[in-house]
Amino acid sequence: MASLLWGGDAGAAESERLNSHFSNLIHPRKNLRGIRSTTVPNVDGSNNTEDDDEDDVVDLAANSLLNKLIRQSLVESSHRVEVLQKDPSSPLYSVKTFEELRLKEELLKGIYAMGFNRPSKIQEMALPMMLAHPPQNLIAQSQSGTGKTAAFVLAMLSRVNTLELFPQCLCLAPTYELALQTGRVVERMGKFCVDVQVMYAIRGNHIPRGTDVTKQIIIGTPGTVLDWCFKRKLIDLTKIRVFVLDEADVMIDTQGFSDQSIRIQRALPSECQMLLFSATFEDSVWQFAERIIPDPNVIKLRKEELTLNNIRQYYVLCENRKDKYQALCNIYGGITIGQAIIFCQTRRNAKWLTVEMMQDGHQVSLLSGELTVDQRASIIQRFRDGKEKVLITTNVCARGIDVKQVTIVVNFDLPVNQAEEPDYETYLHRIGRTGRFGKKGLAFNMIEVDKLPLLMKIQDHFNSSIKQLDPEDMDEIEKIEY
Ligand SMILES: Nc1ncnc2c1ncn2[C@@H]1O[C@H](COP(=O)(O)OP(=O)(O)OP(=O)(O)O)[C@@H](O)[C@H]1O
Repeated sequence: MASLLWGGDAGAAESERLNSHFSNLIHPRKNLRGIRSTTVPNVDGSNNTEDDDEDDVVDLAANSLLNKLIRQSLVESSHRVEVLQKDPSSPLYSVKTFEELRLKEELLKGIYAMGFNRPSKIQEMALPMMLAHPPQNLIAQSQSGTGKTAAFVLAMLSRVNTLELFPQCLCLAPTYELALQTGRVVERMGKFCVDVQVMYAIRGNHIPRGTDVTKQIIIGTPGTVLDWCFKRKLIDLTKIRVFVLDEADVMIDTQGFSDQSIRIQRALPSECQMLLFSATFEDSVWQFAERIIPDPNVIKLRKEELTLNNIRQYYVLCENRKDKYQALCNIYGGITIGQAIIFCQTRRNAKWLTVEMMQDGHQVSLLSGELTVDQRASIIQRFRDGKEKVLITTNVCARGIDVKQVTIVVNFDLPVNQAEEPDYETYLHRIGRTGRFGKKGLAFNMIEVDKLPLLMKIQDHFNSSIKQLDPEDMDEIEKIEY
């Protein structure tokens, strides 16, 4: 019964296919910083990376890129945009249509060709400020997917003087891949602005010294931009009209980038428009923003709060990993399931569980930090398309990735921090839904007896009840409906 619900009676051939699919997914991740991936032999003969016993590190830049790759539409918010004006006495404009912005015809055409009908919530307030004369500086914070990139790309495209063939707009991004994503938006939105060109100041883009850079928009990472400006003299910063610092929260997370960005900013002319964007706004981001953006207007759009209100939570007491797996099978056998995400704390556990389930003929996929961002995006896409019913993952998937159709979340391991205390925030991110969009959901926690106090702490922390479930009591399990 369990295998039926989990994705069908996979025969030997199917099992082989899945196993080979699985082994294709396990290889050292490339392109991403911060992760060691030396292969070491395992006691059971399989290969694990050195990191297998460690928690998967959440890489902000990789997560941000992943979000961009899998995003399907604008993220809505029910909150009002908060605005803090540099000059509170000046009138505050907001626009409900793109026409009101009096954009160049070809730019408007580009926006409509992208399928945008009207400005997003943050764009309503940000665009009039960004396009004002004289130019105004802006610090804007809103969660990923709310339209910040589209807004500053529009500002850059509208300020380019196509008769002048030198860099006029400079955008700093934290990684090569994120710079390329922004460049794609410039290319799409500027499709009809035939005289505007974009160039990437990123590692590996070798431009001979003395080359005359004629492109008007430069997008790059701080280190390479610094090199192009000061060492190689390819960009004259005194001619820059718009300076954009994108993903400030990711930027300050990378060593050296804050200082490099500030060095670049200090060489810009005083009349240059300076814009900074961030998805989150901790004190450290704010301090950096204030150092780098003089006299800013500030726009903030609060994030929808996650809540556990719509989620029924259960726990199952288990003795060990095998026991947890058996309990999981019983639960799956007993209830009708849409799609499920199973969280493990370490890669080793996630791999083990994936292999167990595959050997039992279940159709599952594994998402963990050793995969490249492209691979992760394609796994999430397959899961969204319903090609797999179960996604097994580590903390890499806990945040930011919104898979709406998931009805069941299983904590195969409880999230804990390095002090072995409950990681409340991660628990909330794994299980919670936004109150406004949240459908009902079910969450199961597989708990080894010695971890029970941690679960009780979680229960107290959120002041929500987590009921015990007997995995042998099929009647009780079958009564769980959602
Ligand atoms: N006014 C709009 N109408 C419809 N879609 C929009 C609009 N503005 C942006 N989008 C689309 O919404 C998605 C999110 O926009 P955008 O990338 O600009 O958000 P963001 O806040 O910069 O997020 P991130 O930093 O993660 O890229 C994109 O697919 C973009 O094409």
